[in-house]
Amino acid sequence: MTQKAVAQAAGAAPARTVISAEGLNLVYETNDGPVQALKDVDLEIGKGDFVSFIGPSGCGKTTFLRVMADLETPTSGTVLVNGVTPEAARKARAYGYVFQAAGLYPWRTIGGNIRLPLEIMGYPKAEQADRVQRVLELVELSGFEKKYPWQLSGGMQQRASIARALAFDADILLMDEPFGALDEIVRDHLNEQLLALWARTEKTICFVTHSIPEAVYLSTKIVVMSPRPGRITDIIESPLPKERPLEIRDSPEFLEIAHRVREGLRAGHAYD
Ligand SMILES: Nc1ncnc2c1ncn2[C@@H]1O[C@H](COP(=O)(O)OP(=O)(O)OP(=O)(O)O)[C@@H](O)[C@H]1O
Repeated sequence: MTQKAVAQAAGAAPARTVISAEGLNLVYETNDGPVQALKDVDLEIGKGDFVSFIGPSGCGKTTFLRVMADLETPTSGTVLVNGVTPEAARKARAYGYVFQAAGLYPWRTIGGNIRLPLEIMGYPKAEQADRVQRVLELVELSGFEKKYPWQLSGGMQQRASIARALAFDADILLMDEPFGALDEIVRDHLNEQLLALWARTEKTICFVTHSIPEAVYLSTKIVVMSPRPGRITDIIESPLPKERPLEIRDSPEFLEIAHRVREGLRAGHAYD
């Protein structure tokens, strides 16, 4: 019985599928020959899921996110985002994308950075201002609109870049290791804030990370990947409640999931 059929048999309402990948392969042609970045990837992501992708460097996490965002074209297989191709989803502004580095323009204020994509899209001035205020509030940066990126800490800059991705109010947020460069205390705080934002907005989030605790703390679903070729080795549905204080990381349930993720990573690791 498939996972979906089990959920239905148990009487649970099936979540609407927001992203689905079937038989996805992506091969990069390089000077050293072909590199299979994704092999036979099948995945379903439901509305409101928080999905983490975890795996060693080179296992295709970023590539998968880029395929969803229509920044890479798969060699074979299908991907649907909101039921349409990634290209159609991109044109419909179905997602916001947060990169590894905050990537804010230093010559623009925080407000100016968040407003930029709205300006390009031709939103009326008043609506631009409204949206900037709203997303600044969501990431707890109200009052920092007129500051320049260099006047903010690394964590605040990353929050500003999340705000920029939220400005379109897309239902899907694609986040490529957004907190990787931050120290652990700041990261903990941002993890808490991101969970609160997710709970408030009910967005579907795809989140790339190298950190097992981060993946387990944040996710409803953890996708474990392994490299050469990049493939999914385990998909873990988290039994943790939606409400998650940081202390949950000491609970037996949390440690059990972390253990399963670690086992999955170990099984897929070549140690070369
Ligand atoms: N544009 C490209 N051209 C050629 N090869 C690429 C390209 N982008 C990625 N690759 C290769 O594809 C594989 C998957 O890369 P990808 O960046 O998706 O992995 P990742 O899991 O996100 O890694 P990391 O954790 O280091 O960010 C790697 O072997 C990488 O070298």
